[in-house]
Amino acid sequence: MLQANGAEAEEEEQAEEDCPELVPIETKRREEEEKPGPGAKIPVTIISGYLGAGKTTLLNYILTEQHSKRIAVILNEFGEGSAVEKSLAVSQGGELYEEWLELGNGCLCCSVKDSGLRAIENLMQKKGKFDYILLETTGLADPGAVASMFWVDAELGSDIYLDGIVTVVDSKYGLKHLAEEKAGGLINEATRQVALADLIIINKTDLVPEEDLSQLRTAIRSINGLGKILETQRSRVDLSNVLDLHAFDGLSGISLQKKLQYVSATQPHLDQNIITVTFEAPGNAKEESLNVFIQNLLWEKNVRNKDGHCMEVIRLKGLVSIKDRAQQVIVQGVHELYDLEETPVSWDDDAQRTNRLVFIGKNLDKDVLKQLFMATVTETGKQRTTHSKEGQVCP
Ligand SMILES: Nc1nc2c(ncn2[C@@H]2O[C@H](COP(=O)(O)OP(=O)(O)OP(=O)(O)O)[C@@H](O)[C@H]2O)c(=O)[nH]1
Ligand SMILES: [Zn+2]
Repeated sequence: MLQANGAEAEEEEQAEEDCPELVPIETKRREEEEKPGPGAKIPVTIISGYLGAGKTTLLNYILTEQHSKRIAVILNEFGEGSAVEKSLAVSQGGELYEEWLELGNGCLCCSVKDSGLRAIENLMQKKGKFDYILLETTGLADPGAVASMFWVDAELGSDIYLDGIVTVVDSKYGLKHLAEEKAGGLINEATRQVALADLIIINKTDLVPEEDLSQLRTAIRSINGLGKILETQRSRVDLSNVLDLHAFDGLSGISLQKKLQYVSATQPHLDQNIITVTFEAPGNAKEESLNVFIQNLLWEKNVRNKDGHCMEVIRLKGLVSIKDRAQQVIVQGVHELYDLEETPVSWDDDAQRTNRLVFIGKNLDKDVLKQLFMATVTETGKQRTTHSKEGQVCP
């Protein structure tokens, strides 16, 4: 919780007064031309990446590049002291308007959620003055935790939607960060960030020879067989690769269908044992059974690989066929959260319906997953519906 004392409240008021007028005349005209409907949702792109990888450089680049968007930025940086100043800027056509928001100190693991939410709630009070949000997480953040808050907060969910997760990787230190071992065999931060990314930007390519770059590329691909990988200097990237990805909604159904056909299953690398697994399976799933399948993996975490190790899914994506539904359904999962959403794409009447699923995570075994999924779809296998965690949950 953020504790607002008198002084802070005053400062806030002051900041409010000092705040420059955010909507210049040209923008008003533009607003009148293409006013978004009252229910129009604002996309949020999460920019993650290890300390110093080039996240802020990417933000600044996006803000100064030519685009037709009014972008609001939330920086969620580590800082000194108990109250960290974080900036919020609204940019229009390359001009930068800035004001400062005081947020609770971001201990990432525990309070980033609150402070992040608070920042966005504050921002949403200025609704209508921007049409895109970029959120830079701190270098050690798990973007999954940040992504989750857009899903769990229904009120926020009616205003904004998660468009995509972009992870910036440092060419020089990326491999080292990815290989870092954590106590208790936990997945390190850099690997999580790569695993969850819809776009991975390998930045600072000026600092390393091609050979190193190629090693890093291989390591990244071994973790995430789904995300797009780009290489940059100073995070200069074509913005169409960063914005409006629709990586988490039904709109991505069409592109996902194509994309899933080219997803590469990957081999473990760097001992982190995080890989991408993908399979196809024919048939129609009962929605209930599909939920049980997903919940066993993401909630109960009681699905083991052949060596008896529990599977840990970080990211799940897929197109599935649900019984008696004409439309393809997209499955999206991040850590423990998931949802099923109908896409605008219909199944072919005559053709066999094929489910396609992609999992990114630890200790994954394609055969085991596919078997379990098939059992779900055909309902020949035993479904585990108990919620007993004893002796089954992985640490
Ligand atoms: N050589 C080189 N330096 C870069 C490049 N991109 C960014 N930098 C520098 O790397 C440093 C870190 O960049 P930032 O954009 O602040 O990185 P960040 O990920 O936001 O860092 P934190 O927020 O501290 O985690 C800055 O000094 C940048 O100028 C690049 O392509 N090549
Ligand atoms: Zn930064």
